[in-house]
Amino acid sequence: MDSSSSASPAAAAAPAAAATDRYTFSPRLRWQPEVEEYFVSAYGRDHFARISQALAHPSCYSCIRVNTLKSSTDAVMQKLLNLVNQNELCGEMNGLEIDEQNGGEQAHEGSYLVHKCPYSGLENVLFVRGSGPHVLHCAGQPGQPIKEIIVSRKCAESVLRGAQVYVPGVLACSSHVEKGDTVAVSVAIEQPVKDNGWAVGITRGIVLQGLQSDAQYEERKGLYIGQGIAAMSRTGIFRVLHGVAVEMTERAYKLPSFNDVLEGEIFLQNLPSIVAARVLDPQPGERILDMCAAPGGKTTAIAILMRDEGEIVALDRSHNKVMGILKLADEMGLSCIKAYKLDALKSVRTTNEARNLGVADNCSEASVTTEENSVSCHTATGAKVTNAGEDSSTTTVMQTDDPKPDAGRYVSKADLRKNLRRMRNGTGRSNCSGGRVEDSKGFFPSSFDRVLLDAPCSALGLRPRLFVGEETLESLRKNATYQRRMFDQAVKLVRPGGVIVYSTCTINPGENEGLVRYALDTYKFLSLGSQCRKLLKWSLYHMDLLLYLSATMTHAASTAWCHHITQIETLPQPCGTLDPPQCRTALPTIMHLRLITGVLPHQAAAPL
Ligand SMILES: C[S@@+](CC[C@H](N)C(=O)[O-])C[C@H]1O[C@@H](n2cnc3c(N)ncnc32)[C@H](O)[C@@H]1O
Repeated sequence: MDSSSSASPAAAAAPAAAATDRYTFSPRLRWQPEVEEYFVSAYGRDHFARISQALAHPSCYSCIRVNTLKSSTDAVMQKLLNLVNQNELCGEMNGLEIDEQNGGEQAHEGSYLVHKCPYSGLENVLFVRGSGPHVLHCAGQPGQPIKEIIVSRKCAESVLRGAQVYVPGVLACSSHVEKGDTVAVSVAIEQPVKDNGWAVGITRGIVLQGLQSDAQYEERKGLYIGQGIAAMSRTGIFRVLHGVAVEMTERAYKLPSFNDVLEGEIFLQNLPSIVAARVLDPQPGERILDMCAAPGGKTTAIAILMRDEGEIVALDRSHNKVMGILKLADEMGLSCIKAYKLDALKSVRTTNEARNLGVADNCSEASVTTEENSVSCHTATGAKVTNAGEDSSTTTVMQTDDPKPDAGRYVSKADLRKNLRRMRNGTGRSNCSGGRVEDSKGFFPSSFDRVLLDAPCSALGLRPRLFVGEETLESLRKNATYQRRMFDQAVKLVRPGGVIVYSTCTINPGENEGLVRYALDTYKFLSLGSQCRKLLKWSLYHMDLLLYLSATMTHAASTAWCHHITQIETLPQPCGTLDPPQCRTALPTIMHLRLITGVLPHQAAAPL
């Protein structure tokens, strides 16, 4: 495979001659026809075609947020440059193609690869440049078919972002693959099946012959993500539960891997997410609610903006994800974050009990302590989770003060299956299994100065995404309904004069502008607030292709009506329908709705 030729991201859209080759990466997203029509009517056919094309490719930049409480942007930049120069960041950055404008020689010094975000307000952001798509030329031994590995879609999406191929992601492999063999790596994408559904149609472990009779042979054309060296034999790959199966040597996209790099000092985060925290504009000493917080990217960004002074209540409904937030906060040395397990739909407390500080009666504060290379999560019940050493995710040990904690405990088949899955896949960074986190009973109205609602959504703005067929108009509608119910809670929890920021990572107008419409129609005391125009431009620029729309609300009585109002007012009526807006100028991949409240009705005062 020759990686010496590369194309610019823009070139990815062009039907290059190489796209006719089998070993290329030229994916096309397949939408449900009704969903495609809906987006086409929202964005226009050409624009949506470009969006769809871009979604299937990774961004050519990695964006890094520096933990300025632990280090400085300059110091981190220097460390990254050193790592680049020593090839520690990512061996595959070697031979990176640099466009002529910028001069290839700079790449070797790393100065072109790592650069500072040039905009005020985002001084703690660094960009690390990748490259692609690269043309792949795979060749086997003369007279022999190329040895191949097929990976799952999720695995491929990670590989496109710089990861290696791990055992659980491998679906199929050629016969006689031995450790050290060169293998071409392709991805199996769900295909339409008879009953209107989608299926991968590959049984894990099947043998590939390199023939047209192989599983998805035709469909995998144009879905080759690179080539690598098998780190174990075919037998090993399908016998063990975890570990690296293929070390990628050549990739369709070359992006640096930040695995275990400068832990606690940096956080890999998409620019719009960093902007979301900035738009919230948290101040030291304030009380902030992050309603859907895991894995904690925005929570930690907010904490750093507050210089770790004040309180951030971080909620998530998943126990393990809450453990992950605590672990991340500990890693970053942040103590103002209190994380609780709570369904955000029940976050408003309605009883007349003494004012709640967010801690359930039966639990005291959870603490996370780091001892050298180990992280321990303690809870009031005496449960302790210890993750020791590098392989912590698979060697989690749970201890408890109860001498016979599990005596007579029924373990369901579902639990057994879950544990097996965990053993196979590892727990992942945000998954700290075992231990207990605190539940919360919710919070009284007007408890927070600012609320971030980074809502669960259809995530149709996240890249790369190789399959979207599961989304239907019905599922998109359900998301919008769910988000509105959450928003209703957010409105009650923010204090008068406070701020709500709403964000998603989807291109679905029903979940973005539709929510804005709903907010303005339902809560007359809310209004769009001003927001730094520059922030929008920066995000637009760095999303590579996807445009970024941010709506900010301010108090109706304020003079600071912003330019977005007109745009918002062009939304269709009534709100809550999936009808696309007639007048659209931008594609939101993340939408921030910053609302500043007036006097809330539940405070029995007349709305302004
Ligand atoms: C978009 S992610 C949040 C990302 C996070 N804000 C960050 O920047 O790292 C949405 C999160 O909402 C959580 N979630 C979904 N439904 C929820 C609910 N009803 N209550 C609380 N959390 C919920 C999911 O577990 C998921 O972690």
